[in-house]
Amino acid sequence: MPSQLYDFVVVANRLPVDKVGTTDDGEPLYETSPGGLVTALAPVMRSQHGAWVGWAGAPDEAGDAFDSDGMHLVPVELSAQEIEDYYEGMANGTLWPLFHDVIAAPEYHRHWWDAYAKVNRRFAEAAAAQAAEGATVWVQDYQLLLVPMMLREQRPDLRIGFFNHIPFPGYEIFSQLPWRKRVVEGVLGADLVGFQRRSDATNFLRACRRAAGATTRGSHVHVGHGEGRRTVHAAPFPISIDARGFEALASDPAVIERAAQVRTELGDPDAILLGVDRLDYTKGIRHRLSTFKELLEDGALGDKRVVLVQVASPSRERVKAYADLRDEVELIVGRLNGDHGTVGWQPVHYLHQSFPRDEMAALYLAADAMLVTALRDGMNLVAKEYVAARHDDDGVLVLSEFAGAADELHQAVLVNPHDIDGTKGAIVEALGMPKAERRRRMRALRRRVREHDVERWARDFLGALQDGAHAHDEEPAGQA
Ligand SMILES: O=P(O)(O)OC[C@H]1O[C@H](O[C@H]2O[C@H](CO)[C@@H](O)[C@H](O)[C@H]2O)[C@H](O)[C@@H](O)[C@@H]1O
Ligand SMILES: O=c1ccn([C@@H]2O[C@H](COP(=O)(O)OP(=O)(O)O)[C@@H](O)[C@H]2O)c(=O)[nH]1
Repeated sequence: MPSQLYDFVVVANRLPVDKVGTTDDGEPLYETSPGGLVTALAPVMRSQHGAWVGWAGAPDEAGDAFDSDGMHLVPVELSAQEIEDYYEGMANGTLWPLFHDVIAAPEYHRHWWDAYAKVNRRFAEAAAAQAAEGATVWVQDYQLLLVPMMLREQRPDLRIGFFNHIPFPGYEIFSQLPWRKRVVEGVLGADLVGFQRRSDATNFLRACRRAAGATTRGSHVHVGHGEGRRTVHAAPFPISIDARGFEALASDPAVIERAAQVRTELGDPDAILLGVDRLDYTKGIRHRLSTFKELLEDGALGDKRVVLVQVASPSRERVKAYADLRDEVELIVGRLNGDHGTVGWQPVHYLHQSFPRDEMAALYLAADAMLVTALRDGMNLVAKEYVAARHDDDGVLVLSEFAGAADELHQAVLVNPHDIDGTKGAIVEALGMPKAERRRRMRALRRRVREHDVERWARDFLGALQDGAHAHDEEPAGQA
């Protein structure tokens, strides 16, 4: 039994830090974990003084709870085999591609599912052990779809929220999942289920009717019978960033100076295009490179010297689709630079690395246009960070309509990344956009991100959870 119980507990697959080794003195060495979930939740957790239950990113790391950067962190142990079957297998070989519209083929393996259910139970037990009577527990993302119901069975006193960071697919796709009923029932253990986009919530409500035979009315799902009858609310709560914090970071003179230095180091090009993604097939990196290659070959950029800086941070490297993607991307980059570079000049600067936040801010400030061309993406916080960083009201965001951010960032140049000609046109438009137009759009984008920051996201979600999951708005009763 832990010495202290918490009124607020977050449960996520990852802790905000990964254990990457030990110092010479035998002290554990931590690094910030990758991805937008951690970026978004860390500031929320610092302000809530709760406990964060998650995996420390390495095999067989049990360890005691510890405090880091104002957060109380509770590690959940995963064996090497569990990482293979639960994280790399069921989470990232089945659910991730399935929920991202089968961009890669999902695999269905019963032993992956068994490991997933077993690990979800461990997370539920760890969270239950931290939660005080009547506490709020906020479960995060597709790795833990069964945790809400497992928690409710153990601790009916808790108020349980679930937030899905990735898209929820249409039923025609979701219904492929052999365990679709158990997944829907698992999520329905929550009182409130949050999604990035309205369409995700609508798809989930349909899955509740079709896979679990539940009745829905507007955004409410009725579950259980008799005294066990409950109502679950499913609604959009688009996630965001610490916009003011990011703007302050980008306003730091050292960051501004670094942005200028980046430009010089790149050979003072006429324009810098920037892509920042985990190296993931959902992010449309191959499509982006093909588009840029055609622009160079067509001469559509005129005599402008344009470079593309592509940060592709390492991700899920032991999953085959990710290892294959790396090979493909690196082949394309090598060919492109080979065909179009000159001595001392490379059109693509490819960085297979993870950068700290200040370097990210400097890159955003240096980029004339930010290319977010995901084929499917829950939100894409990079798009919001670019906007928040541009205190100079300059720069153009080229944004895929398939990223959740497109529902909010209307003044971006929106593209369908599958449409290579359309995306080429959008990049040419971005690079030729008059300054007044760039300024008008960026100011509107910045206002949106500042007013809808991560604090508001958490406040809206947790407020709705406390209010008994009342509806934001009502839709007509749904039919299966
Ligand atoms: O933990 P990993 O397997 O290394 O992956 C990193 C995270 O990737 C995904 O991020 C999502 O959440 C973001 C914030 O809501 C959102 O902007 C983005 O569109 C999503 O893809 C994943 O959902 C997280 O669970 C991972 O931690
Ligand atoms: O080298 C890098 C690459 C990315 N990021 C951060 O990783 C997050 C990516 O979140 P996003 O929602 O765009 O995508 P995800 O990786 O979660 O799918 C953003 O906060 C980026 O600033 C970073 O800190 N360093």
